[in-house]
Amino acid sequence: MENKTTTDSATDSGLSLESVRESLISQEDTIVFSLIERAQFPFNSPAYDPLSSPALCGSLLEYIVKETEIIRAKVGRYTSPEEHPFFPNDLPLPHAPPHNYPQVLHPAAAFININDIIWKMYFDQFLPLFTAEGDDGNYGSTAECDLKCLQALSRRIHYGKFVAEVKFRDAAQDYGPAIRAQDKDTLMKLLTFESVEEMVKKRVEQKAMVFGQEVSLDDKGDTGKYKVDPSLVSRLYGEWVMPLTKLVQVEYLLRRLD
Ligand SMILES: C=C(O[C@@H]1C=C(C(=O)O)C=C[C@H]1O)C(=O)O
Repeated sequence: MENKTTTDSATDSGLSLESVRESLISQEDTIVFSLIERAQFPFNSPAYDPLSSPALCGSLLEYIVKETEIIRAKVGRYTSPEEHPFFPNDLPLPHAPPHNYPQVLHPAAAFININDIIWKMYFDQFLPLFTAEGDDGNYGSTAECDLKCLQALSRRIHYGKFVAEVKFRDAAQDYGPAIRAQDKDTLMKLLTFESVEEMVKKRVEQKAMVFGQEVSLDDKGDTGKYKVDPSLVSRLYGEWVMPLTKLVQVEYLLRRLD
């Protein structure tokens, strides 16, 4: 049974694989600049230690993220299908009237949130790689930068829902049997475009070089120094961002015919 979402061609809704890929390219800039901002501070481990104050549960980082998400929930940020909270439980309802976003995705999309995976990836694996060891006491600014990185990564990775919807609409006859069989491996093969992934890795590495290069006023030109190691940005996409984007696509497609 076709689901409640219209199955018109992607172009009828103005959505196409080209347009969603253009959005992903644009989001690369946000991610690279957020990493550059975070890299200005050392790791600053006290920002992640449990706070001593009983009134503030968790770490300073968790406190800033939770309180920020409460305000954002009140103004309706999470009614957008592109935004996902890291602490979704107990968020207040929007005070503002909800914006009528076009219903592009299948309703099941609302139940896909992998921010717990993104959080662990970012803090346990990636953050120690691209920040210098040390403590400069700027814990609040550090946490604010982390939040910007988390939010940009979450938006990019969950954009996989829109990519999956377009791919399904463009080739329902190919995806349908694998969805009905709940065949994750076949879905992963169908939605993977390795040539595109290679271009993404090269482009984000280039952006990290251009956006993050250390500028020197002498005539030596490119200093060869960067605020964030460009090869690390490429690795971030290759090892985490793109695989997690594909995970979101598979999770979405598995529910697409519900
Ligand atoms: C996002 C897409 O799906 C997959 C994931 C990609 C990514 O995360 O950048 C790129 C190509 C595909 O393997 C796409 O086809 O554009």
